[in-house]
Amino acid sequence: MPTVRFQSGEMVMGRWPGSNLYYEVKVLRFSPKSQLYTVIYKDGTELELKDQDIKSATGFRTRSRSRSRSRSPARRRSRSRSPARITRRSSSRTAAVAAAAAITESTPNSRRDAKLKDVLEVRLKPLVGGPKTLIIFLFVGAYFWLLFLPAWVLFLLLQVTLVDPSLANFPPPLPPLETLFDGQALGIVLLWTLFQALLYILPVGKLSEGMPLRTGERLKYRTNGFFAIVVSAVAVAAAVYQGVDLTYIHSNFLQLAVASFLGSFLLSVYLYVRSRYVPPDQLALGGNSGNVVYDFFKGHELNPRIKNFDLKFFCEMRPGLIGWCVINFAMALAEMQEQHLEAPSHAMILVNLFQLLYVVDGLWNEEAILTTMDLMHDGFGFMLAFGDLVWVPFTYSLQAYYLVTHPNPLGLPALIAIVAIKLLGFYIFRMSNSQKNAFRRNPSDPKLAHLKTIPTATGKSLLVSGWWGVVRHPNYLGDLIMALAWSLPCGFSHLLPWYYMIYFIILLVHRNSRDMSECRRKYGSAWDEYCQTVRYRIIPGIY
Ligand SMILES: NC(=O)C1=CN([C@@H]2O[C@H](COP(=O)(O)OP(=O)(O)OC[C@H]3O[C@@H](n4cnc5c(N)ncnc54)[C@H](OP(=O)(O)O)[C@@H]3O)[C@@H](O)[C@H]2O)C=CC1
Ligand SMILES: CC(C)=CCC[C@@H](C)[C@H]1CC=C2C3=C(CC[C@@]21C)[C@@]1(C)CC[C@H](O)C(C)(C)[C@@H]1CC3
Repeated sequence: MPTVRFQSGEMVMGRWPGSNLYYEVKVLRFSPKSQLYTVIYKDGTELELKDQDIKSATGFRTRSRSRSRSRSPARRRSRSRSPARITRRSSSRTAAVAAAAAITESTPNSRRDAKLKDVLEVRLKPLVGGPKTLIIFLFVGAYFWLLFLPAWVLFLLLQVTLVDPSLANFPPPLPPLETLFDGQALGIVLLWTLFQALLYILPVGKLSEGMPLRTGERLKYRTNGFFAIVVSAVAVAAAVYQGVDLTYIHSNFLQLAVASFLGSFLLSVYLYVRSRYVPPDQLALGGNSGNVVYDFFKGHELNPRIKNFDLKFFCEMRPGLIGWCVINFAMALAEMQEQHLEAPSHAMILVNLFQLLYVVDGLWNEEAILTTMDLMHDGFGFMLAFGDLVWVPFTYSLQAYYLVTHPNPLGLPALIAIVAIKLLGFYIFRMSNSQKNAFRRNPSDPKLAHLKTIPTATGKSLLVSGWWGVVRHPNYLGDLIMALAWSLPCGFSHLLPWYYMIYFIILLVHRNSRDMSECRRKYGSAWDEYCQTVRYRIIPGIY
C-alpha cells in the first residue's frame, strides 16, 4: 500500500505539467483510486498531480551553481534588460538545457532559500477577486455562451435573408419552428461528414507527429487534408455535372445549419461522457472543473480518439472547413440564378477565391495546425465542436450569401487594391505561421540559424527576431488583413458582411490575451523578457 506523503492543506512545490517549473501549491486531497493529488495553484487553478511531480518545500533545492547565481533576483532583472541575454540560436539550445536543468530538486542547500524565492518569482499572477469569483464568472459564462452562440448563428442566418439586413430590422421574422428541422438536410450533413471521415482514414498522405504530450508521447495524425479537398472538389463538380442542384444549399441554409447544430451537440455529449472515463494525463488543463455545463462547453479530454481517428483534428480541419468552400461555391451558383448572370460577379469571385485560398493553404500546411493552441492545449467540447461544424461553415460563408441578393459592382482599381491587400495579408500569415512551425518542429533547423531566441526554463526557446520579433502574433496580423480583403468586395451598404471582421478582431484579441497568460505561466520571466523586447501584440506601433 503506497504511503500518502502529503496531507490536505500542506504547502508543497508542484511541477507545472509539461515543464520543469515548480510552483508553490496547496494540497487539497489525495485520491487513493487514481493515486493523484489534487492541488491548487495561487491563481486558483486546480490540477491533479502525480506523486513524483510534487516536492516538499523544504527539500526543494537547486543543482546548478551558475544558474543559481545568474538567476538571483537583482541579477535577473539586469540580465533581462541586457541584449546579451538574447542568444543566437547556436548557443540557445545549450542555454535552454541549462535552464531546464536548473530548476530541479536536489543537492546541498546553502542557496536553498534564494533558489526557492527565485523559482517562485515565476509565480502565477494572482487573480483579482480570488478564485471563487473567477469560478462563478466562468460557470455563468459557460451557460451564457452555450445559449448565446446558437442563438447568434440563428440571428445572423435570418438577417442575411432580409432585403435590408440592418439592425433597424431587429428582430428578424422567425420562421415556424417545425420548418427548421428537415430530415433531408440532416441526411446530407451526415453523408458529407461520413464522406470526409472516409477520406481522412484512407492511407493516403503523410503521417505527421504532434507535439509531445505531458506523458512525453507524440500522437500521429494523417495529414491528407489537401488530398481530401481535391477529391471533394472533384466529387462536387461531378455531382453538379450530373444535374445535382447545389443551390439547394442556399434555399435550405437554415435547415442545414440546424442539422449541423444537432450533430455538434450530440458529438459534444459523447465527448463529455467519454471524458469522464479517461486517465487524468489525457485531460486538458482546464475544462475539469467538476461543473457539468462548464466542462461540457469547454471540453475535458485533450485528444479524444477512436482508435487512430482523432476527433478534434478531424472536426477542425475537414467537414466544416471544406464544407465552407462548397457553400461558397453554391452561393456563386445561386447568385447567377437569382441575378440571371452568365458568370458570378467579380465580388463573388473574389470572395470565393480568397476564402478557397485560405482553406486550401490551411490544408496544404495541415501539419502546422499541430502546433496551434487548439490542438496543443484545448480540450474538445461543445465550444470547438460547434465552432468547427456550425460556426465556421455557416457564418464564415455569410459574405458569399450576402452577395447572392446584394450585388456590389467593383471597378478595376478597387479589384486590384483588394487583391493586393489579400496577398499582403496572406504573405504575413503564411510566413509567420511557417516560421514558428518550423522552429517548434526542429529548433536546430539550419534555415532558422540566423534567428535570435530566448531560452526558457522548460527547455523550449522563444523566437525574438524574424516575424516573431515584429509583433507577438504576426500570424494574427496577416489573418486580420486577409479578413479585411474578404469584406471589402461586399461594399459598405450593410454591417453584415463586415461581421466576420468585427468578430475576428474580438476573437484574436481574446486569443492573444489567453495565449499571453498561458505563455506567462509556462515560461515565467523568459516570457516577460520576450514581451519587453517585442512590445506590440498584433499591430506594430499600435496594439
Ligand atoms: N480563421 C479563424 O477563425 C481562426 C484562425 N486562426 C489562425 O490560426 C493560426 C494559429 O493560431 P493560434 O493557435 O491562436 O496561435 P499561434 O499559432 O500563434 O500559437 C501560439 C503559440 O505559439 C507559441 N509561441 C508564441 N510566441 C512564440 C515565439 N516568440 N516563438 C516561438 N513560439 C511562440 C506558443 O506555444 P508553445 O511555446 O507552447 O509552442 C504559443 O502558445 C493563426 O494564424 C490564427 O490567425 C486562429 C483562430 C481562428
Ligand atoms: C465562437 C466560437 C464558437 C469559437 C470557436 C473558434 C473556432 C471557430 C476557431 C478556433 C481556431 C480555429 C482555427 C481555424 C478555423 C476556426 C477555428 C476552429 C482554422 C482551421 C482556419 C484555417 C486556417 O488556415 C487555420 C488552419 C490556421 C485555422 C486554425 C485555427
